[in-house]
Parts: sequence; C-alpha cells; structure tokens
Amino acid sequence: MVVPDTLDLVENRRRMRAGELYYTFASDLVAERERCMAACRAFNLLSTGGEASRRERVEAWKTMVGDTTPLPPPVPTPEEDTILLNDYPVVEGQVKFDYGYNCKFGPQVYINNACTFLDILPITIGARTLIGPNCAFYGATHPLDPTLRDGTSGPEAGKPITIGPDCWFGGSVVVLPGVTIGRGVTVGAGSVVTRDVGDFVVVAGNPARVIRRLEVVVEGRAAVTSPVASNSGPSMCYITTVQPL
Ligand SMILES: CC(=O)SCCNC(=O)CCNC(=O)[C@H](O)C(C)(C)COP(=O)(O)OP(=O)(O)OC[C@H]1O[C@@H](n2cnc3c(N)ncnc32)[C@H](O)[C@@H]1OP(=O)(O)O
Repeated sequence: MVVPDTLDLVENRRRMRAGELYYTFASDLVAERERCMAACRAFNLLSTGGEASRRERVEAWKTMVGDTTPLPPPVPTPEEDTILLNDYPVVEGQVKFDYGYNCKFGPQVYINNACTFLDILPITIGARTLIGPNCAFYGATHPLDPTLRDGTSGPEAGKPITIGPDCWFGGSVVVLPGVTIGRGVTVGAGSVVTRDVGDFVVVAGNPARVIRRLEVVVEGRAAVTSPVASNSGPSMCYITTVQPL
C-alpha cells in the first residue's frame, strides 16, 4: 500500500477522473473510501436491523451516496412518509460502495442483498431497475502486465458503468468496467456482462449473450398511475412481444 514519494495528489485525482492509471492508495482517496466504508456500515446496520423507519434508512442512504439535497419534511404517519419517499432506492440487506458519491440512481430502484458497486467513476442506474442479490458492478480495472500491476503498490484505472431504466438483473450478475446497458433489459442470473447491451433484450450466460428480444409495440407514459408513483410522475408503460431469436 505504498505510493510513489513524488505522487502529486491533484494530478493523481485528475488521472482517476480521466479514466487513466492512478494510485488508489493515495492518502486523500483512502480517506474518502474510509468515509464511505463508515457510511456503508451505518446503512447496513439500519438496513438489516429491521427496526429503522423508511426515513432513517433513506437518510443513511443519502449519507452513503453523498446526496446532500434535503428530504421533504416528514408527514404525520409512517405510512404516508413511506409513500412520500417512494422514489428513493429500496435496499434489502447490505450494500457496498467504494466512494458512494459516484453512484447515481434513478427513482424507484430496487437492490437486493449483498450488492457491490466499485464506483471509481460514475455508476448510473436508471429508473425502476431491479437488481437481484449478490450483483456486482465492477468499475475498476488493473494493468494486465503483472510488473506494472505490482500488487497494492501499482496503479489502477476506473471506467464508468451505465444502466438504462426498467432493467432487471437476476442474482449474482457481474457487470464489467465500461459497460453500457440499454432500456428494458433483463440479465439472467449468474451472467457476466462483458460488452454493451442494447435496448429491450434478454441476455444470459458468461459472457452474456442475447437469448431473447422484445419488440416494443407501444411505449409511453402510463395514463393511470398508482398514487405512490406520484413523486417522479407516471411510470413508463410498454406493450411488448417477446421475439424468438
Ligand atoms: C430483483 C431480484 O431480486 S431478482 C431475484 C433472483 N431471481 C433470479 O435471479 C431469476 C433470474 N431469471 C433468469 O435468469 C431467467 O432464466 C431469465 C429471466 C433470464 C430467462 O427466463 P426465460 O426467458 O424464461 O428463459 P428460458 O428459461 O426459457 O431459457 C431460454 C434459454 O436461455 C438459457 N438461460 C436462461 N437463463 C439463463 C441464465 N441465467 N444463464 C445462462 N443461460 C440461461 C436457458 O438454458 C435456455 O437455453 P436453451 O434454449 O439452450 O435451453
């Protein structure tokens, strides 16, 4: 965990943000990950404790992902407050981020237990996307040359990951650095997504391949929406047919 004596922290951070090789054990980055680790611990305690209110969980979530926008004031009953906070992610169990503030989640995202987000660069998850247990979004990569890689003393690089709205990830999916996934995609359990995926397909396997396509016959905003969806406006409404390959 040593970094070069001459390391310029400003230049190191510029390189990190540019997706170039940088040193992850620079003191400022270690401090940011420790902040995030503490925030994750606090969130995970609340999330698995069973007694925290929806508002307490959302506050802990916001701390973890560095969201400083104030929540709307509480309303009289816990049930109404839950509806008011409907757009914030629902997390079932534990979650792990590196920095937290690089993760941007759309409204009404669901994250099942034990998901990992290595957010060196932005990881963006679209609205209403559902993430199964043990999924991993790996936005970090290391040199293939072992001499340059050099264990904990060597440099690494980040790549962004972008997921569209209305996707569903089965359990234990791995998404590799730099991948973009479109809208309305289903990713089968246990898949490793190594390449970009277009809209409205089902992919599965390692490496993930298209196993089905959905033809979108009609697409628009839902005319009638559930009252709990009102914070973010009407949900998307699709009429699709599943096509053979
Ligand atoms: C948000 C949450 O918490 S989710 C909770 C956890 N649930 C899950 O993880 C369930 C995830 N579901 C799956 O993986 C499903 O298999 C789906 C949705 C991807 C596909 O379902 P279907 O369209 O019904 O596919 P179907 O079962 O007909 O399989 C079609 C082909 O794809 C293959 N296939 C299906 N799923 C997978 C998979 N995960 N990995 C590899 N191959 C797969 C099948 O073997 C089959 O191949 P074949 O034609 O050679 O026999």
